[in-house]
Amino acid sequence: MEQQLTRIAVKIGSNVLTRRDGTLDVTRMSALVDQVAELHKAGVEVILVSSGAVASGRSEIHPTKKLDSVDQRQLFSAVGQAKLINRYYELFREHGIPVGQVLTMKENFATRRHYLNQKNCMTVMLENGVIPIVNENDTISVSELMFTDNDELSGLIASMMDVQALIILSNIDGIYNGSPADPSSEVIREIEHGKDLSSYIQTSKSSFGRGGMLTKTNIARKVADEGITVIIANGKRDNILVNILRNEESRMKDEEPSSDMTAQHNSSSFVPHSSLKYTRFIPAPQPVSSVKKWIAHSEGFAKGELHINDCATQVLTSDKAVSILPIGIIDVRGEFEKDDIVRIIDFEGNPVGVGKANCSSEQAREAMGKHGKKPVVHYDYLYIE
Ligand SMILES: Nc1ncnc2c1ncn2[C@@H]1O[C@H](COP(=O)(O)OP(=O)(O)O)[C@@H](O)[C@H]1O
Ligand SMILES: N[C@@H](CCC(=O)OP(=O)(O)O)C(=O)O
Repeated sequence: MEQQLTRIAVKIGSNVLTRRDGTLDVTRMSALVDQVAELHKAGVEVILVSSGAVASGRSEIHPTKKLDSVDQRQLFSAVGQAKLINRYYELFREHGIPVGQVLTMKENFATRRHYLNQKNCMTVMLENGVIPIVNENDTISVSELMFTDNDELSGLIASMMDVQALIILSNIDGIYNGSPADPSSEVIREIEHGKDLSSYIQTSKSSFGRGGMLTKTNIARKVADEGITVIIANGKRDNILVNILRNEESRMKDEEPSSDMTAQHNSSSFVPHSSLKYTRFIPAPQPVSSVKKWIAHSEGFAKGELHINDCATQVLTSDKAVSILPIGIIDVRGEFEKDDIVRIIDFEGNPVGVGKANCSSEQAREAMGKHGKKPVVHYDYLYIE
C-alpha cells in the first residue's frame, strides 16, 4: 500500500497515560506504542508529543513537607519524566525502534536560529529512524515561560516539522456540540474554517490536564489554517491511531480501504468511517510556507506593534499578496530591532497579523507615512490571521 500520510505528530494527553489515582497506565501506553510502531513500520514518520511527566512523578514521590505549586511541578516532572521516557524506551525496544527524548521550552521557539536548531535535531532523528518523544522541560520552564499546555507545544511541533496531520489524543471522543456529560450531545465530526465553537466548550478539564478543550480548539484551528489536518480523538479507544490513519488515507483516496491493507497491517479491527468517532479540523487548501508558520506561532514573542490605516487594512485582509509599507503605518509602538517579531494592528485596534520586521522601530518611525520606502514587513515574513 502506498502511504499518503508520511509524517504525522501525535500528542498524548496526561489523562490518556494516567489512571484515576495518578499512576502511569502502562497498559494504555503499551497499546499506543504498538500502534505507533505499526505506523512506523508502514513508513509513516511519527513525532510523539507526550505529557505525563508530572502525573507519573506525583505517584512516585511523597514530599514530607508541603510544597508550593512550582516546587511540586519541578520535583514531580524531574522524577516523572525519567520514568516516562524509560517506559517508552523499553516499550519501543520490543519493536526494535529507537526513541530519543526532546525536552523543550517556549523560549526555544522565539528566535529563528533556535527554532531551526530544534527542527534540525528532530529531522536528523527521523532520517535515522528514531522516534522523537517531545515534552516541555517542566523542571525549568515556570510561570510566564510555560506553554499553556502540551496542546500548544504539539501545535508548534506540528507546524515546525511540516507534518501532514496532528492527532491530539485526549480522554474524550472529540469536541461535543454541548456538554460531554449530556447524553444528547454529539461529537462534531468536521469543523470548517472560521466556525465559532465557543458556545460548545465548557471550562471543565480532565483531572490531570492543564489547558482544557478551549486551548485544544484554538491550537487546532491555527494549525489547520496552516494547511495541516488536525484531529482530536480518544486515546483510550483501542487501535484509535491506526484506525484514524486508515480512515484519513481512504478519505484521501476517496474509497473504502481494501482488505489487503488489513492483511498488510496485520490488525484486527478496522472501524468504518461512520462508526469511528473523532473531530477533524478541515485544513486550509493552501499550505503556508515554513517561515510563515514560525511567524504565526511567534505572536507571544512580539517586541512591538505596527498600527496600520484603513486602506492598508483592506488590502491586507484581501487575497492579495502585500507587504506592510511605511505609507500605510500610522503608529509604531514598542522598541524592536530588525528581524524581531511585531504585531500588526488594524485601524480599529484589532490584532490582524504577525510579521518579522525588516528594520528597527526607530527606522520604522522615521519612514512612517512616507511614499517610496522599503517594506517594514515583507510579504514573505507576514502572517495574516
Ligand atoms: N465541548 C466539549 N467537548 C469535549 N470536551 C470538552 C468540551 N468542553 C469541555 N471539555 C473538556 O475538555 C477535556 C479535555 O481537555 P484536557 O483536560 O486539556 O485534556 P488533556 O489532558 O488530554 O489535554 C475533556 O475531558 C472535557 O471534560
Ligand atoms: N509537560 C507536562 C504536561 C502537562 C499538560 O499540559 O498536559 P495536557 O493537559 O495533557 O496537555 C507533563 O508532562 O506533565
